[in-house]
Amino acid sequence: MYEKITPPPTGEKITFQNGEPIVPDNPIVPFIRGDGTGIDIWPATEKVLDAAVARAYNEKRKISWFKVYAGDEACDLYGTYQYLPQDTLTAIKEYGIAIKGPLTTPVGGGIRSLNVALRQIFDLYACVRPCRYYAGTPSPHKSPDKLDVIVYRENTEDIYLGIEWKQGSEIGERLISILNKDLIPATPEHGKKQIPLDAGIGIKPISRSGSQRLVRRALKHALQLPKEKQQVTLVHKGNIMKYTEGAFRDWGYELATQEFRAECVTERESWILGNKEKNPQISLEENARMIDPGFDNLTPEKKAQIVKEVETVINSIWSTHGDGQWKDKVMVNDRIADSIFQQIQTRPDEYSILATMNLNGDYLSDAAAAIVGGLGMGPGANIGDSCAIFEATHGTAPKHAGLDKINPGSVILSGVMMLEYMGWQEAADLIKRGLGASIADGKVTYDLARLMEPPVEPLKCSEFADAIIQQFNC
Ligand SMILES: NC(=O)C1=CN([C@@H]2O[C@H](COP(=O)(O)OP(=O)(O)OC[C@H]3O[C@@H](n4cnc5c(N)ncnc54)[C@H](OP(=O)(O)O)[C@@H]3O)[C@@H](O)[C@H]2O)C=CC1
Ligand SMILES: O=C(O)CCC(=O)C(=O)O
Ligand SMILES: [Mg+2]
Repeated sequence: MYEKITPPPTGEKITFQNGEPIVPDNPIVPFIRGDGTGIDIWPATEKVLDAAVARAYNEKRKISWFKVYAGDEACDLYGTYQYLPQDTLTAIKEYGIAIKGPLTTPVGGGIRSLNVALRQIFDLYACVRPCRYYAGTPSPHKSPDKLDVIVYRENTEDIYLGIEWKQGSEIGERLISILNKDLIPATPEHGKKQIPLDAGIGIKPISRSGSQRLVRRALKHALQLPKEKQQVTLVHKGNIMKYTEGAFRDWGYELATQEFRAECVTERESWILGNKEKNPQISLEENARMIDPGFDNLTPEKKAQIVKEVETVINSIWSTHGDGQWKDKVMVNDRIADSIFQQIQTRPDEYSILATMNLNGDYLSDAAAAIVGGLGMGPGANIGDSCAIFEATHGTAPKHAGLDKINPGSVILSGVMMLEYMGWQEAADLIKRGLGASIADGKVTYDLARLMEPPVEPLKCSEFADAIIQQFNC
């Protein structure tokens, strides 16, 4: 079955039922070490996860690690350009849950991202990246403790589908010519626009099905959170990209108000209901004027449309959501992408789950991780309906590779997410407590040490792992 790898002699497979993993006490879990600093981070992570599981379950549970290959290590074993061997794909498919270190992607030319390929091959459509603050972590931000968000990033489409043509390529030039001569002139809203003949071209597909399955997962997650965090914000640049990013917003609201009608309220609905609660006699038109500040300057058709919206909301959900009942529902709102970057800094405590398309989520998860202490503290999970791969938000950080220096925190915390996904909460909690206590003691790697006041002597990557494990006994 495998060409060059052998599964561990003991252990059982994780299976999936209705999208949920069924985990034996001794599961086999494939891992990819990763390129660059993967060589430092992975051993530290494995040590912490093993120690936590042994301690939490008195040796009754144990992960049997199955080493599989991708990136540079794969080429060393399987040969030139064998960056993602079939063995690795077979193992992840067979065992269902895997964890990985970062993999290199060259800029401009060369191979396309192996990280993105894994997400697409296994249809891991939700990239879940929590950004929360551990007490004592130094941060460039004044009140990092106020940020506690989870980026829910669509993980399979958008420009990451990688359908693009190089400037000057034959097909690229043909496509530009067809667009300029036929398709753009045939679309009145595009007027006389033309694409420069020396442009590269990329395609940005955003589908209704892809958007809605992501938002569905985000809403289900929101329902598990404490009441005050039950909110999903749809992040988009729909003012500019109306039929891709704008459609993502519209499909998100559509899904929320159709599939989660009893459990959710949209921000606009909450304004309409709130206006009527404050003034039970308010007319539909006055209510419409209050939710749309530019109402009086609108065309009669647009005004009628907003009045109709108010009427529909009152008629359809007043009995279930009115009189303040909406305050107990999941709030679904939306924010324009550039604005959310400043909002998570200026009003961090107003946000919870940020549902995004692929590119926005990529940017936003690095930015949010920076607020709570940097990329060394940014874990992540790629989740589908029958497979999950856990990995940090950051990349290979090549300048630090092999120095036993880098912060393993984000891959360790990705391991925590994996344990939680497996239902091994006790082991996950042990690590979170250990990591938090180590940081609070000032026992940290260089990235956090350099920001601490007064400065502290940094631990090595491996020493940080040991410091976390030592806390298990406290
Ligand atoms: N999922 C994946 O596997 C990903 C892979 N990549 C790939 O990684 C490669 C390198 O990307 P690059 O743009 O340099 O981004 P990286 O995220 O790898 O690193 C950028 C900088 O972030 C900081 N950083 C990253 N990881 C850590 C950590 N664990 N602890 C502390 N600080 C950290 C370091 O800053 P400083 O030096 O200031 O301390 C580092 O130099 C590229 O090929 C890229 O495509 C990128 C993202 C995700
Ligand atoms: O695949 C890559 O090289 C980069 C991916 C990335 O930045 C991410 O997933 O956050
Ligand atoms: Mg990224």
